[in-house]
Amino acid sequence: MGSCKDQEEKQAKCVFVHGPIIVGAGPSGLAVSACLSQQGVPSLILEKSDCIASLWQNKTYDRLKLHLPKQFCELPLLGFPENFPKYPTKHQFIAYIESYASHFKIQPRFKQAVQKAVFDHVSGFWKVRTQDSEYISKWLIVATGENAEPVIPEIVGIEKFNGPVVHTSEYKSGSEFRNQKVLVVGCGNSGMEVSLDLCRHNAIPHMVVRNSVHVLPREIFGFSTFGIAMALLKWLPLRLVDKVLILLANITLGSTDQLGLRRPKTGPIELKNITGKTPVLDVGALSQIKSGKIKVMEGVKEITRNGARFTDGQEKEIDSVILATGYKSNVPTWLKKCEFFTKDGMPKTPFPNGWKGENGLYTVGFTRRGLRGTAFDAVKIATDIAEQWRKFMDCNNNNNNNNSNKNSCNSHVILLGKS
Ligand SMILES: Cc1cc2nc3c(=O)[nH]c(=O)nc-3n(C[C@H](O)[C@H](O)[C@H](O)COP(=O)(O)OP(=O)(O)OC[C@H]3O[C@@H](n4cnc5c(N)ncnc54)[C@H](O)[C@@H]3O)c2cc1C
Ligand SMILES: NC(=O)C1=CN([C@@H]2O[C@H](COP(=O)(O)OP(=O)(O)OC[C@H]3O[C@@H](n4cnc5c(N)ncnc54)[C@H](OP(=O)(O)O)[C@@H]3O)[C@@H](O)[C@H]2O)C=CC1
Ligand SMILES: O=C(O)C(=O)Cc1c[nH]c2ccccc12
Repeated sequence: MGSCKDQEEKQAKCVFVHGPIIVGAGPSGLAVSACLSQQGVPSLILEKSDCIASLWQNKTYDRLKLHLPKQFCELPLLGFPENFPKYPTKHQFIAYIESYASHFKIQPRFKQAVQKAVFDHVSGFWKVRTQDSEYISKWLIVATGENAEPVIPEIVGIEKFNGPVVHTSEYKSGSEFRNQKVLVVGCGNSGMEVSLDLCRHNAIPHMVVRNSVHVLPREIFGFSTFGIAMALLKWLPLRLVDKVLILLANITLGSTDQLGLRRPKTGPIELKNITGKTPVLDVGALSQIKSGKIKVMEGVKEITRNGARFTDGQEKEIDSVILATGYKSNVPTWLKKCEFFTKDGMPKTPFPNGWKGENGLYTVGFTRRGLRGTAFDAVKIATDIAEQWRKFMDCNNNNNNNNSNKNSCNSHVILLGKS
C-alpha cells in the first residue's frame, strides 16, 4: 500500500473499507447498498453533497413529477407507499428515497467528493481518493449517474448577454421569469416542461429545436405510453413497437411536423437504446405550442447583448436564457486508468451487460433506462459480490480456525478482514 504513505504526507486519512465502496448516494447507490445489505454484505457510500438523492433534492424544479408510472420507478426490495399517486411528485419521490435509506439503515459519508479512483495492480485493491481521505477496498461501485454534470454548450456571443443565463438544473419555477421573454435552448423533457412552467407563470418561452425530436403522449386511452411499450416489447420486435407508438401518437396528438417538431427516422425506443436520447413524454407543452404560447425556434446562431439571432434569420429580444441542454456523466474526471468507460463516461459494454467490469469494478445506473435500469443493475451487482463475499468469509473463518489453510486465500483478503 505505497499510496497510504503518499497520502500521509498530504495528511489524508487512510481507511480500509469492509465491503465495497459505492460512489454516489443517489437512487442507484442506495439501491445497490440495500441489495448488498440484504445479502449480508456491508458497504460504504461516498457522496460529494450533503444529502442523499442530491439530483432530486437540489437540481430539479418545483413542479417536477415522475413521467413514468410509479411501478417503473421503484427501487428493489421496497416499493412506493400504496397511497402515492400514479405519477408521484418530486417531493413524494424524495420522501420515498429517504424512507428507503432509513429502512435499510444506509448512512453515506457526506461531503466526500471522489477526486480520483484507481486500481492498484500490485495490492489488488481500489484506492479511492476524496479531499481528505483515501478509502481502500477490493470492490468499487460507480453510482455517480448519467446526469452528474450539466451540459453547457458554447453559443456565440453568450458572454455578451445582459440578462441571466441558467441551466435547468438551477431552475426552480417560472415565478422568477414572470412577463419575461425567455429563450429555452433545448427541447428534451426538461426544455418542454420548463417552457410549460414558464407559460403557467405568464412568461413567453421561445424554445430552440435545432434537430428532430420524438414527442409521445404520456398516456394513450388512459394507459401509460411507457407501460404500453413495455407490454408490447414482450411480444413484438422493437421496430414494430416503435411503429405502433408513432401511429398511436399521431392519432392522439396529431402530426407534430407542422409545429416545427420533426420526428427522427429512428423510432423512439430504439433511439433511446442506441443514443440515450429520451423521447419527450408530453404533459401539456404540446398544446401550448399549438396555441402559440410556446414559440418554437430553429437553431440559435448568436446571442446578442439583449436578444438572439436564429439560423433562419429571425431576431428576437430576450430577457433570460435557460439552457435545457441536458447532462453528462463525470466518471472520466475521477476514474483513472480504466478502459471500461467511454470518453463520455458511459460503460463501453451495452445493456444488459454493462454492470460489471474487471478487478472488482461495477457500475449501477448507466443503462439509459432510468430507474428500472438502476433496479436491474443493483440486483445483479449485489448477487455477484455476495457470492465473492461468502467465499471470502468462509475462507477467513477457515484461516482463523485452521492455520494450515492460510495459503488458500489471497493475503489482501486477510488484510481487508482485519480492518
Ligand atoms: C429532471 C429529471 C427527471 C427524471 N425523471 C425520471 C423519471 O421519472 N423516471 C426515471 O426512471 N428516471 C428519471 N430521471 C433519470 C435519473 O437519472 C434517475 O431518476 C436517477 O436520479 C438516477 O439515479 P443515480 O443514483 O444513478 O444518479 P443521481 O441521482 O444523479 O445520483 C448520483 C449521486 O452521485 C453523486 N456524485 C457524483 N459525482 C460524485 C463524486 N465524484 N464523488 C461523490 N459523489 C458523487 C451526486 O452528488 C449524486 O448524489 C430523471 C432525471 C432528471 C434530470
Ligand atoms: N418529468 C420527468 O420525469 C423528466 C425527466 N427528465 C429526464 O432527464 C433527462 C435529461 O433530460 P433533458 O435535461 O431534457 O436533456 P436531454 O439530453 O434529453 O435534452 C437536451 C436537449 O438540448 C438540446 N441541445 C443540446 N445542446 C444544444 C445546443 N447547443 N443548441 C440547441 N439545442 C441543444 C438537445 O438537442 P439535440 O437532440 O439536437 O442534441 C436536446 O433537445 C432525460 O432522461 C429526461 O427524460 C427531464 C425532465 C423531466
Ligand atoms: O430517463 C428518463 O428520463 C426516464 O424517464 C426513464 C426512461 C427510460 N426509458 C425511457 C423511454 C421512454 C421514456 C422514458 C424513459
